Amino acid sequence: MQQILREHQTYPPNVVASITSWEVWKTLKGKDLKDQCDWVELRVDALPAELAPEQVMEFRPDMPLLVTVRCHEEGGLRRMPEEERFSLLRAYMPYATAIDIEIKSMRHGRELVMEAADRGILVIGSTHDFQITPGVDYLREQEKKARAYRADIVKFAFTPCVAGDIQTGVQLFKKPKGPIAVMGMGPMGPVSRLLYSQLGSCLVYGYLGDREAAPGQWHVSLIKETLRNLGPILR
Ligand SMILES: O=C1C[C@@](O)(C(=O)O)C[C@@H](O)[C@@H]1O
Repeated sequence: MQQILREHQTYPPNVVASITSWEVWKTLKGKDLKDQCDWVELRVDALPAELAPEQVMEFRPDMPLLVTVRCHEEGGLRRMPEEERFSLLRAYMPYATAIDIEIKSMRHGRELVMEAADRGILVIGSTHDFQITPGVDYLREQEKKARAYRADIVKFAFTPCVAGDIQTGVQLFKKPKGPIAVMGMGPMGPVSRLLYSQLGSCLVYGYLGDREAAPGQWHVSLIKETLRNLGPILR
């Protein structure tokens, strides 16, 4: 299929399998999951707190690894002080291809971001809203802020409440300043993830196992297969 793409747009996106279950993670040891996904995201906030990174990494699949310690206000499963989240991210850095840090934490975490960049680790600056779709101007401001703090990829997750909210995400593809990942959550999550993938989102998140990491995710196998049968579209 012809790839009609603009700068910073790619097709197909990398399919990211979010893992929020220690039980599922333990089944992945050394597995090659390439026919299902391109990256695995380990949600460290979802793991039992007593586990050390070396223990966890014993089960690591043979895939690029995104490490996330999500803050509670943006969907994290454990409440912890920011310093603890940063030190966990730091402890997992030797294993990471990429790390995710909330845009609102990037100023405080700027040293961490620099450290990641020095190690050649990609930085995803992210923002999540589980209730609404913020306005496009606000989301663009967030992108600007994330880029100023050196995010390589800016990720927007929000909840479309009416069909028109999907258009807010579409607008983000107008001249982004670098790669973006855009996804809806909730009942319009699945359809939005397909559309934004076709518009050039560089990542699309889904789940492995039997538990969604966010409302509106697809199972990674299903989205990978579906995207194989589709192609890029113009905004
Ligand atoms: O931030 C994201 C995206 C996500 O919230 C989603 O909507 O698929 C799932 C999370 O695991 C991940 O950290």
